[in-house]
Amino acid sequence: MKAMIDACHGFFTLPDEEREEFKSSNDVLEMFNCGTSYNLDLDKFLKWRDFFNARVHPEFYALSKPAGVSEVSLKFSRKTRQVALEITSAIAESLGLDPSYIHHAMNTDRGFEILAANYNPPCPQTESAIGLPRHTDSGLFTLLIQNEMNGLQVEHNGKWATIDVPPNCFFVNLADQMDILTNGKYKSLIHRATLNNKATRISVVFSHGPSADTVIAPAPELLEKHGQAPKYIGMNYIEYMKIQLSGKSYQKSTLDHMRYKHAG
Ligand SMILES: O=C(O)CCC(=O)C(=O)O
Ligand SMILES: [Fe+2]
Repeated sequence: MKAMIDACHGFFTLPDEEREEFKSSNDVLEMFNCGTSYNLDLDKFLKWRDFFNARVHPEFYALSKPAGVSEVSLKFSRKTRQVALEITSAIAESLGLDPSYIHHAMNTDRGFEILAANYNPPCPQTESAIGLPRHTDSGLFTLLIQNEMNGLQVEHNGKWATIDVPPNCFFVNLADQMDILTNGKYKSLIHRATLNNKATRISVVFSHGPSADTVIAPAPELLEKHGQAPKYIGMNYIEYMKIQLSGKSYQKSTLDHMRYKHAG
């Protein structure tokens, strides 16, 4: 984990013109991208953040600078994927389903996985800027690690709670597709990243998702078992990510677009 954070630090401290090489369009299927904003076209207030992201599964892409970043990203992504697959089985079991249920339903053998990193230098005006505004993640869940600086906050009972993520630990953040699949039982977490004025914060996130072509809808087995009506319409994962990136759901959850009107 430390090697991954160090590699990210190396990337973010490269000269601007070297990082520019990895800049690409804001398209879901780009192999990688980097920049200084959350939604390049839609940002309305001061964001104090550099980022990069790379698709690491089913095909593996990585930044090629600085030296070693690609190897570290590959090792980190492989190992983190194993953890994600085990968590996926455990969630299925916790719902009374076969441990392989979610793997099959979400085609995780071809799961769409992204490795991303956020870099927030110390900020002189922490009240008027943000690392990342309020959002939910789009996959099944996200695994997050960080350097020694806290900054992640989750919305709980209408208030922001700061999350302490100790070194060498993953914070597991449930995301939209798990909410849809479980018909709201495993709720997608609303979160944001705040800034500090003392030291640089680096977070690395691994988004574990269904395959790009999977249509995700509430699991029929769960609806039947609990006698529930589906709360969400079904949608193909790539379409979902496009809505998320398009900014239609800016500062809101893309999930709201998927909710049946009758559903609570
Ligand atoms: O930096 C953080 O703690 C949050 C990052 C995050 O939410 C994201 O990249 O989606
Ligand atoms: Fe997030």
